Amino acid sequence: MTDTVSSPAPTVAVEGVHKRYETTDGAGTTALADVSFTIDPGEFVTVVGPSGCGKTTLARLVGGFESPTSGRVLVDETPVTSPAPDRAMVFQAYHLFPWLSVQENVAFGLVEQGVAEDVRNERVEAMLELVGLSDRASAYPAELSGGMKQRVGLARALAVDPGLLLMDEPFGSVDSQTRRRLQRELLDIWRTVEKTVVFVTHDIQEAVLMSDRVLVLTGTPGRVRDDVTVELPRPRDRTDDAFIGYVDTLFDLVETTI
Ligand SMILES: Nc1ncnc2c1ncn2[C@@H]1O[C@H](COP(=O)(O)OP(=O)(O)OP(=O)(O)O)[C@@H](O)[C@H]1O
Repeated sequence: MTDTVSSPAPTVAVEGVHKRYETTDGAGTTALADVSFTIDPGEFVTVVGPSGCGKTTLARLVGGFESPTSGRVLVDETPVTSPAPDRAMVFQAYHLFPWLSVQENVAFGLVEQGVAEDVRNERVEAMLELVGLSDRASAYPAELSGGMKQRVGLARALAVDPGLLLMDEPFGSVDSQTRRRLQRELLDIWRTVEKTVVFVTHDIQEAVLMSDRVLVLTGTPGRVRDDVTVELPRPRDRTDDAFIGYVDTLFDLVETTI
């Protein structure tokens, strides 16, 4: 049995990545073409772009759930070849284990890593407190609201203390009130625990609210159309003229990439 392993926030480098999927009709799809960018340790980078431009593919490549057809992805200068505990992914569709309670879901990665039970329990408790679900520890996913399920997914990802957090439309399945609350909570958590974040969203306002930088991908195949640094102090005000200016600029960029 071991203690938990804390991973420092890493650098990410995506170098000349092409990704081609074979399809059943034999035609194949090029999801990404010549994609290159770097992310500094602790940076919050959001990927936006039209539907099908390869946002999910890009997050999965950085996570090691897919391999590039050519080019490479480096995390702290080491090529990514498979998933690893220092990179955790949070999905839109929760992906919770329905037969496990909230605390068992959050503990899952720690059990896999062979973390000692007392350390594990302490960590799970801390994560549930962080996402405001201490009172639902013994509930099962079916008994939770969408927002609560999403917070369990976030707690599970954070429990293993990954340096890199990959979030694919994490708030896409919840109502707009809950979405706003989760956005605030994620920013609070990100300020508390230093992580490099790759965040995929369709929501331009969300991208401006959350990110240090926004990568805009073009339509299929996805290429990096622009890399916009959001130079606004946090917490950000959606009604602020400068905020609205960023939203308008990004809208125009996404619209002209379709
Ligand atoms: N496993 C797969 N096999 C074949 N083609 C795939 C596969 N996964 C994705 N694709 C194709 O790759 C392209 C990019 O898909 P991806 O899901 O990465 O885009 P996206 O930008 O995340 O889309 P959306 O915004 O609609 O979620 C699409 O044309 C999609 O059909």
